[in-house]
Amino acid sequence: MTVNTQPVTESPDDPRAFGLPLVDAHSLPAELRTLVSRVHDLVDAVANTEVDTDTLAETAATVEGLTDRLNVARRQIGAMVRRELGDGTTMVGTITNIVEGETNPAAPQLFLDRTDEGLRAEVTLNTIYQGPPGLVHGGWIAAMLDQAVGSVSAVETSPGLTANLEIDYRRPTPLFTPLEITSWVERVEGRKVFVAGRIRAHGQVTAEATALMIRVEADG
Ligand SMILES: CCCCCCCC(=O)SCCNC(=O)CCNC(=O)[C@H](O)C(C)(C)COP(=O)(O)OP(=O)(O)OC[C@H]1O[C@@H](n2cnc3c(N)ncnc32)[C@H](O)[C@@H]1OP(=O)(O)O
Repeated sequence: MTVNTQPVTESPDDPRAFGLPLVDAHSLPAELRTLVSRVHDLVDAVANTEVDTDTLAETAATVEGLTDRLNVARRQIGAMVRRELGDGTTMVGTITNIVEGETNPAAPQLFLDRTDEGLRAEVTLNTIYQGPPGLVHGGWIAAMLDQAVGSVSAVETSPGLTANLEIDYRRPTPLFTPLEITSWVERVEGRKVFVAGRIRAHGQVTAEATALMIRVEADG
């Protein structure tokens, strides 16, 4: 299934205008959030385990059974979640978004919140996101910055798609270290939103991004 980027109603900021289901983040059951967190830990455990083969085989069978149990009821692709930001405004994203999706155990759960300048998040990454030894994978750095600049464009103007993204990797970005991610809008020209973002570790910039977002709704 692909998602049509053309709105079908006059309310382009509401994903229901695109025929996509929408849930409020606060309505997600605590049990689901707990499951997501447990499976996130499971992925890390699997990636790093050195247990014996009997234990591996037994665990694989158990996990297969759990997967079958969950697959009896699946969400529609493109299902959206609306979350409230610190200043009372809301932000909408796909619920399985690989960077911040509430229901995605593979996501680092990057929770961006509003600042005077734009958006800001703090996240600490484990070895699931490893590229070079002890360091964050460059593609994940790009993914987090893409999310940060895309989200700031959405909350400050309206939702769009990344047309162009440039990353400068200034210093290695370490695992197991609090990372500060910030993003802001530089200027808007009709449907074109020029945005920028930055990752800092220990106060030092490790990566910077500039991007062009194209708003998906008709201007005006
Ligand atoms: C809350 C949400 C957070 C989301 C965070 C994550 C964001 C993402 O990762 S989005 C996924 C990755 N991006 C994509 O898949 C997008 C794929 N590309 C496309 O669909 C299209 O190229 C799209 C929609 C970006 C633009 O297409 P279209 O709407 O036809 O616009 P188009 O007429 O080509 O271009 C509009 C303007 O942008 C310019 N432009 C388009 N692409 C580029 C580019 N790569 N570089 C520079 N300028 C560009 C054009 O020159 C044009 O400028 P002007 O109006 O001055 O003539």
